[in-house]
Amino acid sequence: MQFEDIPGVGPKTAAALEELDDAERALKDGDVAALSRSPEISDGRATAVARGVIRKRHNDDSNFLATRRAREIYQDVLALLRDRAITEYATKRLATLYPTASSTRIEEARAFVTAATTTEIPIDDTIQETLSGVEPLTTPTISRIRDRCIATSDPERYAKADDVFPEVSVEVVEDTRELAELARSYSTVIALDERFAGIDIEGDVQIHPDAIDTPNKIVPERVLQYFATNRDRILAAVKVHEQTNLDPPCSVSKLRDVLKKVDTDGTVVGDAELTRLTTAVADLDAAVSTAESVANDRLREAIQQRDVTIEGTDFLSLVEQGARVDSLFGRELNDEYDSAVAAAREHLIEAIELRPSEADFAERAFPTDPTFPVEHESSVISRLRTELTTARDRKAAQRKREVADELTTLQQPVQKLVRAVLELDVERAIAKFAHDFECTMPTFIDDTEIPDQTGNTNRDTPDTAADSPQSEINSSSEAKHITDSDGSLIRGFNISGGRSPLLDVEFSAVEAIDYRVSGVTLLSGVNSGGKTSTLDLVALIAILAHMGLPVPADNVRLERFSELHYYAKTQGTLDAGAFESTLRDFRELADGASNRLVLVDELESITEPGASAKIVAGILEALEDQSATAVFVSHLADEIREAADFSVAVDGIEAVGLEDGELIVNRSPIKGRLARSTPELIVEKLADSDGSESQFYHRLLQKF
Ligand SMILES: Nc1ncnc2c1ncn2[C@@H]1O[C@H](COP(=O)(O)OP(=O)(O)OP(=O)(O)O)[C@@H](O)[C@H]1O
Repeated sequence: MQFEDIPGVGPKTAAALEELDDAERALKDGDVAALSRSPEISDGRATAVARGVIRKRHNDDSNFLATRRAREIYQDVLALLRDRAITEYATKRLATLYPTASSTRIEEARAFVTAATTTEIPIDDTIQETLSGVEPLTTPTISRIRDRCIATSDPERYAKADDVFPEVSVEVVEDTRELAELARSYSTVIALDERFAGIDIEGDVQIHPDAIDTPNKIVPERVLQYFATNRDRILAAVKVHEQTNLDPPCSVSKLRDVLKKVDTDGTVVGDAELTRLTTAVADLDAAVSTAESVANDRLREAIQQRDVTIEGTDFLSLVEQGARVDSLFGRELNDEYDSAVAAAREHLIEAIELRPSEADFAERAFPTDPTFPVEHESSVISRLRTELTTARDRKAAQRKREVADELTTLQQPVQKLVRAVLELDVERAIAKFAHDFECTMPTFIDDTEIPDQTGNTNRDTPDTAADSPQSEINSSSEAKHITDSDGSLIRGFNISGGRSPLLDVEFSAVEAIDYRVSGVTLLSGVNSGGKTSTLDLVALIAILAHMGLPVPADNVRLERFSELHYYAKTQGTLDAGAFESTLRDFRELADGASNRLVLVDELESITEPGASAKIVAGILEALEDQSATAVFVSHLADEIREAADFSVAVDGIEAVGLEDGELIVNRSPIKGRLARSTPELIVEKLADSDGSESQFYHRLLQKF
């Protein structure tokens, strides 16, 4: 893959990707965690790169989130999803889901999401703890290996080997003599050239022409260390597989058995012979010293129990010729000496479990000629130590290779196994989101159903807007976009039972909203009735739907929008400069992409009411001309309609009454209804009272 072909990837990021071990795989899988392992690539950058790959795959150059408020809602969506992820991997990976206008990308994401929400993934706490122990597998750095070197006479092979084996010394040798020299300095020399095969050199020289392709055979420490370092995460992933009935890519019991053979530091354990040799080397000095004590204790006891009669001649030779007492001791206690030394040898053999082939060292470990105290033959013990150490190292190397071979065959399946669990966490987060907010999959209006700017569709469906049963449809703007005989819209959105998880109340207390908009609409309503919350809900649903995700509603049907423009309410009147730049923003709306969704909250607050009504009317006209879907929240609906050159639809969030000074609100906007304001409701309530002053309130009511 040419990394620089990915949208948004420049030479610097491309170079950083080149350095990664499995960049292609990570890019393909959207594995942000693996991409951000490069010190040059931040989490945010990695997410952008992963999205770039998806965009490239779908030829997607859309810019769905066109305004700051739209991007904020998207961040809120991501936060809701991420809150439901357990692993850091899933947290990062979820950010690769983005809203888009590309139908193929939406379909791809929907297929993934459908699989996630229909598979039986436990979303309760049962696998939460185990999942938290799963992380992407890491490749540990191996410290320098000094007992081996790699040799070749070919400079090209040298360069390759030097690259593949950073932890081993790689040497160029001209001839057999230089190879022999290396064999004297290293325990093992791995020669890469066939030409050295069959040459008689002292030492361990192995010919491996394919060493570069089988690095784990030359440096088994790599795979051993890999499994040692990743053991806990692998075992946690295995447990998740078992708890969720995932199909593991390798035998789980075999994996567990092999893992038992590697210690946490990468050493091979669990081999009886290797354990014997390792213990024998470690305990040799102690065993020899105890064996000496065994012999000396016996002899001392024998001497103490013995009455020795010295004959005159012996005594004379001791006195006259300076003969040593040893000779006398040897003659007198020969048998006792033999049995004491035999006990010492036996102790040595037993203590360090010497094999019959090694027992000869024990035989020679103590002098055969009687002497007291008995002392071991240090040269023999030293040779025994060398022998045991060599055998131990050879056995360790052999076991390393054997276990490494077993682990090498498991390396790829284990990577798959762990990745499957990490992906499961991504799916689980989505499934949990869908469950927690009682989501359903939205339906997109088929592209062929969407009319062109004159209102004609590609379908052969009669325009029934005129006699639509939806009596509340009061505007030409909306009617133009509705052609289905059942009154269902073919532009815009239709939300039934939508509940926003972004509200400042518990989700269980959120009142469901039905709202349908096609064309350009004003949304009026009482103070705190939920107008802003409704816009937030529409934006949230549009974003989720265009991410391919389920939405928090009973039923949603919507157009595949090209962009979402959501403008939040401005805080107070703008100064001239800010006002001018806001107008420029809205001018861009006048000739942007078609079929956009535009949501605007109380634009009138940017300037004085009279002027803003005219400005809003002008913007609505431009949007109407483009067949955009737009909802403008406003308290100036009447003034705006008056200023507009077409019949603008008005919806209203109404208060159904006042209770203890609190408004009772019907949160679902009513189509074709200009909602009464809060003051109007209060005046109406006062006018209804029986008192004499009600006349005054009646007069006031006339003014509304
Ligand atoms: N669907 C709902 N279910 C439950 N509570 C809601 C719902 N919609 C809004 N609310 C509550 O009403 C409060 C006010 O909502 P919101 O700010 O959207 O009203 P508004 O009409 O935009 O107000 P204003 O006229 O001040 O702009 C919210 O903070 C929330 O507590």
